[in-house]
Amino acid sequence: MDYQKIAIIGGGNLGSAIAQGLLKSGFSKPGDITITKRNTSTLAHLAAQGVQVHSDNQKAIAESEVIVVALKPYNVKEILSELKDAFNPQKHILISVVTGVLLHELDNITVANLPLFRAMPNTAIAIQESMTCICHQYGTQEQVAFVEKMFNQLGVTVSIDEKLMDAATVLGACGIAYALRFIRANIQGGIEIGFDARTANLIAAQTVKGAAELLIRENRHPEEEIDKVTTPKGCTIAGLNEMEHQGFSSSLIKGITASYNKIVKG
Ligand SMILES: NC(=O)C1=CN([C@@H]2O[C@H](COP(=O)(O)OP(=O)(O)OC[C@H]3O[C@@H](n4cnc5c(N)ncnc54)[C@H](O)[C@@H]3O)[C@@H](O)[C@H]2O)C=CC1
Ligand SMILES: O=C(O)[C@@H]1CCC=N1
Repeated sequence: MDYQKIAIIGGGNLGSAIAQGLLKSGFSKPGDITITKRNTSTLAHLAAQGVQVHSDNQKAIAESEVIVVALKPYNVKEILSELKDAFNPQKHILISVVTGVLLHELDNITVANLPLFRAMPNTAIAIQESMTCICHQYGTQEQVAFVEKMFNQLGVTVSIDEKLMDAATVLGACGIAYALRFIRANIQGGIEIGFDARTANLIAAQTVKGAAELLIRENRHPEEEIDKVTTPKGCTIAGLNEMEHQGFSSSLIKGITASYNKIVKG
């Protein structure tokens, strides 16, 4: 089966980031990607690269094999129900990146036996650095391999049970925002102790990147690396302990559970 042509239904933040990642990685040629949006003016940069940009979802699905649904959770059911007849289970695979909409719900609003995937990437997909969690229903081995290959071009993937998809949304997708807020706080502190904003930004971002790479490349636990930095009676432990007295880890854990509860309880 040929999975060359990719339609992205919903060209917002995530949809357009996926298109950019597919182009940057060389996984797709511009002419093989279609991206739809009601008002296409924000997608001019993709159209300029040769991506097909328009508002006709029926046409986008008819001309593609892989359908990536990047719509908001509150209108995905209505929009997909209207497109139900456009799907062909022998031709299409559908990949939903929509938060909180279950495989069986997608099954109910599309056609029977349509291979269905849920993928939870993050916005770093635009630069091929996403963490993407994937689960599926009715996918053949070949289709699963294709979806993993596609997202592996765009970062790192892990297959999970669907019951962990909400947790994946919080840790992986919301996690980009948590990490950026952490970096922003470092920049604010860095300016207070003497750096200009641009230099503080570089130092804070590269330092977080280095810390993450120590865990990813060396497969280490964070505390093992923290021990190497904390000189007895030194400045690191003084700062870390003050952060903990102010509720640093606790506030992050509470924030993560608040995000999770927002998805599961509304
Ligand atoms: N932004 C993020 O970091 C992440 C978002 N998600 C999920 O991805 C989905 C999209 O999120 P965002 O891109 O942030 O939202 P967004 O609001 O930026 O994108 C949704 C897009 O769909 C378009 N749209 C609405 N009706 C349409 C129609 N009938 N046909 C075609 N396009 C239509 C809207 O104009 C909008 O541009 C959501 O379900 C979100 O939960 C998942 C992981 C990360
Ligand atoms: O904030 C949200 O609801 C979406 C889901 C994950 C990232 N953005």
